Amino acid sequence: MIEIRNVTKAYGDVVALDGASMSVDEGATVGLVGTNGAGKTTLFRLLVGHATPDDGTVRVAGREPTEGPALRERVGFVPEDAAFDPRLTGREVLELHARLRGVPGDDRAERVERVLATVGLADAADRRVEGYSNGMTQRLAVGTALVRRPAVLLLDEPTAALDPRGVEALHRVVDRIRERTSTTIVVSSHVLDEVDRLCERVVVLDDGRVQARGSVADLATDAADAVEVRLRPVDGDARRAAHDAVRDAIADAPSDGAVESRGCTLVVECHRAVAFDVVAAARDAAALDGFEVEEPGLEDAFAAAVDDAAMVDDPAVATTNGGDRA
Ligand SMILES: Nc1ncnc2c1ncn2[C@@H]1O[C@H](COP(=O)(O)OP(=O)(O)OP(=O)(O)O)[C@@H](O)[C@H]1O
Repeated sequence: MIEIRNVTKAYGDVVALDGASMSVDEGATVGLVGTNGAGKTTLFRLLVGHATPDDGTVRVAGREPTEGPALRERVGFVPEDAAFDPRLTGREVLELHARLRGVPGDDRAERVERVLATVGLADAADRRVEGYSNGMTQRLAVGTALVRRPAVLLLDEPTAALDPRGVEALHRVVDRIRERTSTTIVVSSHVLDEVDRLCERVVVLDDGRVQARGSVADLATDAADAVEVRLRPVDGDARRAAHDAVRDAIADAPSDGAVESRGCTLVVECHRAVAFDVVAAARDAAALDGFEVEEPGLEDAFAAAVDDAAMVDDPAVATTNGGDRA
């Protein structure tokens, strides 16, 4: 449904996308995760035909960004900060969008009614938008995208401005869309917990490049296996001795590890299976004031994915950087 190959996009000197590639199967719900400036919005602008790539190819539901309006017939884009004429009711907003999108008059009322139910606004349909909460406005925005029955729905940071109740209500809307339609959904977010709640798969974008992809469960499993060991050698000599010993201890570990000095502390990122060996090696080699072992959560898994460009096999979300499809 979505095929992006080796795409670059720059704004003057700023490279927003730098050889990104990914593909998404029909009906999948995929999280697009990235720090500020990672390139998420730029990617969405290409997917909805508001911009064209400088290089590489983008195909969405069989269309390309150069086809602008024809592409937008198939793609619904919900921006982070949608706003509507406050004097209209929710129903009037949806009817207007249905008319603008060419939904035939006979179908319009029923289509709008269904969408109101899907976005949880049936009871508020005849209230003016000026009285809507942020969460209701956001759900109405999703509704405006749904009236045209898009093949692909793009949600750009859909809960960024919402309180916890608004977040949960929006999440239920996404659940209903998944249950009732075969729409392919891409949700951009800073928050891995949200991606975990909504999506079975995730693409991690950083510096305009796809750094990791796979199931949220795989990323979480990676996180569960990773620990951070903090060693406090008694002095500089001890720190150097411990550093060398620890480096040797993690050299044969089942996954990559790293040793870093932070002030007087040695910080070791490693697989949990070698945490004991790391501490033992450091204590054999040097005097320590103490040590701690910490297990990172999902957010750290995301950060680790960005740092390490870790790749996880997943057939439904195939991504590469500047190379062939995985
Ligand atoms: N119109 C523009 N002109 C110049 N630079 C831009 C423009 N739009 C985006 N950029 C830059 O391109 C890079 C990617 O921006 P983009 O908005 O795609 O990232 P993002 O992941 O959506 O970030 P955020 O989460 O902050 O919205 C950033 O360095 C940004 O400053």
